[in-house]
Amino acid sequence: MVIQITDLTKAFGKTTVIQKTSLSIEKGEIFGMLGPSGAGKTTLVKMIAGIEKPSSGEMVIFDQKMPSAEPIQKIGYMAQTDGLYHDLTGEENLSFFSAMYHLKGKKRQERISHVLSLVNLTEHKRKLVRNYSGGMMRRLSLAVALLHEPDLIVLDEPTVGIDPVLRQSIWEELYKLKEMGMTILVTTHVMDEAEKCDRLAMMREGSIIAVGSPAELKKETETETIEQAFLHYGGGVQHAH
Ligand SMILES: Nc1ncnc2c1ncn2[C@@H]1O[C@H](COP(=O)(O)OP(=O)(O)OP(=O)(O)O)[C@@H](O)[C@H]1O
Repeated sequence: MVIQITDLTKAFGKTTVIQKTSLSIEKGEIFGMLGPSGAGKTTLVKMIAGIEKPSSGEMVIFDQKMPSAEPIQKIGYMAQTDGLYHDLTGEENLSFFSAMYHLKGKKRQERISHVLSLVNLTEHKRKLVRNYSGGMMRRLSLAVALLHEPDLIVLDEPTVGIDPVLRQSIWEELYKLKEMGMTILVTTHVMDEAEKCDRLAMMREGSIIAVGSPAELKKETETETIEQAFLHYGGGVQHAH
């Protein structure tokens, strides 16, 4: 098991945004967190990525009880808003973040070339990021999250605001990473993306209301689409933009 969460809660002041939540995620899964805006997806994945501290409950990642420094080094996190430097080139951004991960010399060069090719940005590496398209910026953010060879990658709405063709290319990257043995946790409120996950947690108002493969969730609710299944469980709906 890569992630094991038991009775986790999160409150900001008096408002509880994650109700007692338990969840297990296995190695090599593409696990999706689906839910309407404000359901708590970002808060939950931020706790897993070690960015937000739980209010109560237990979290074990790579067999280590959190908080702990060791599992954090095995996690790559891609936030909703990118942390890229727009006045630097793609390659310079990767160099900057490599230094943060303490990657040096030949290893640094190798990792930068590898992640650039993984996200198909090699031929654009010398362009300033401010001249990148939205999709290229998302792909560069993904490359940054992959630099230090994480075993778990946490992606918060990696394809938001991206056209269907580029969305498809990001999903192809994710499948490649899964093949390489990586565990992938991804948030989305786009139904057709949810279909692409091995398993899904449907979230609503700070709670997980159902967990299963897309096929299981549809079978259980006797529905034909994830959107209908979500409605069946009492979730809200948002359409792809
Ligand atoms: N730092 C914070 N302080 C106070 N409330 C917060 C904070 N961060 C998030 N919240 C609240 O927690 C709830 C869940 O927010 P969260 O961002 O986790 O939802 P989400 O499902 O990721 O939504 P979206 O799809 O819009 O990203 C919201 O009501 C939000 O206002």
